[in-house]
Amino acid sequence: MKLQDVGEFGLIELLRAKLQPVDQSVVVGIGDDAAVLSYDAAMNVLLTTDMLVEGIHFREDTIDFQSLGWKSMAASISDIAAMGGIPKHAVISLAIPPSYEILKLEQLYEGIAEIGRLHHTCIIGGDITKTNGPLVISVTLTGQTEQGQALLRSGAQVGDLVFVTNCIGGSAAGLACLQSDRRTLLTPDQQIKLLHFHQRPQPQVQAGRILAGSGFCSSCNDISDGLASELHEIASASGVSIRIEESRLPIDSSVRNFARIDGSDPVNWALYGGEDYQLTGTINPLGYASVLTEFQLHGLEMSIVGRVVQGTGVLLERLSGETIPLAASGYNHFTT
Ligand SMILES: Nc1ncnc2c1ncn2[C@@H]1O[C@H](COP(=O)(O)OP(=O)(O)O)[C@@H](O)[C@H]1O
Ligand SMILES: Cc1ncc(C[n+]2csc(CCOP(=O)(O)OP(=O)(O)O)c2C)c(N)n1
Ligand SMILES: [Mg+2]
Ligand SMILES: [Mg+2]
Ligand SMILES: [Mg+2]
Repeated sequence: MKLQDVGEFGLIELLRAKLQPVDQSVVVGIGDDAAVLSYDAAMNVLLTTDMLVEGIHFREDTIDFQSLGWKSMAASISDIAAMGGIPKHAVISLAIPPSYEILKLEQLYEGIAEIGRLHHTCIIGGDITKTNGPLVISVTLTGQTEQGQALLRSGAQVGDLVFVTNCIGGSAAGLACLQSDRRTLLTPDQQIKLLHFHQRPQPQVQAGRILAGSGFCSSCNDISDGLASELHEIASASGVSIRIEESRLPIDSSVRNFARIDGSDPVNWALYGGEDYQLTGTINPLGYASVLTEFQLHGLEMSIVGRVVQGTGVLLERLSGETIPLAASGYNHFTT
């Protein structure tokens, strides 16, 4: 079956069939001119949008379509997590080359539904257009957080600790692994672990909720462009300087192992790779122990990688003890 046979409305029905029923917060979902939603008056509404473009964010040889659906939603859920929010309602727009196989789009929606189910996020509409260019996926997502509790980039204070959740550098390592002949030197389990980092990122909603609820998290950002770039955003929004230590960067042993095989620097992946969708930010030292305990109760990890100091910019203390300015580089659409 081709797109020409089912047409735009037939495709919408095929994709809709992959989604689960919505919850009672959706008064009107897919099928009218706009969705009608019901929000809690005690909460602030969050709104975020991100686009994924074939050739830029993915290629058919770097990701399968179900994982692509997962990752497209994960990127937006991660933005809500970085604000300390709960993801709620998504609209998904697709620009599709007319030759695209319907099966791939259905698999895309299976991945969207899979992560949506995990985070109780309802898909309530979208848009479809034909394009002469590559496949484009746009996800717009709402979320909610208690009034006044959203985590911002701008609150870091001198003396705060700088945290990173779980591990970083895995997505870049996974992409390098996919593109390297040397991946056969890894065990199948190690390969799967690295591919998972790249293809199935886990947005840190629970971590964001714990941080927002603690009252001690002074700033937060999700890691889409790389730790260096995200820390520069926090430093500049907060009017402070951040100092981190290379020895404290949480890098998984599978990432270090593949870096050795590949002749790459795992620290570069961690600092500049991006797409880890972990959280980084700052926390008042008084709240650190209690937040760490709550993280551990939920099977989450948090590393302290540095401190907020007076000044501007971001500094890196290398393993040698030398301290250097950390470049603001990372993934940048027009310079990468
Ligand atoms: N085309 C645009 N028009 C208006 N605002 C934009 C546009 N593109 C990005 N932004 C805004 O700029 C900020 C930084 O964007 P981005 O780096 O994509 O954030 P993130 O890494 O969290 O996805 C966000 O607040 C985003 O909403
Ligand atoms: C084929 C391929 N090449 C390169 C990358 C790496 N990559 C593409 S976009 C990107 C950064 C994240 O995307 P962006 O649109 O900047 O997300 P945002 O910061 O808006 O959340 C990275 C690391 C990839 N995922 N796939
Ligand atoms: Mg964005
Ligand atoms: Mg973000
Ligand atoms: Mg970006």
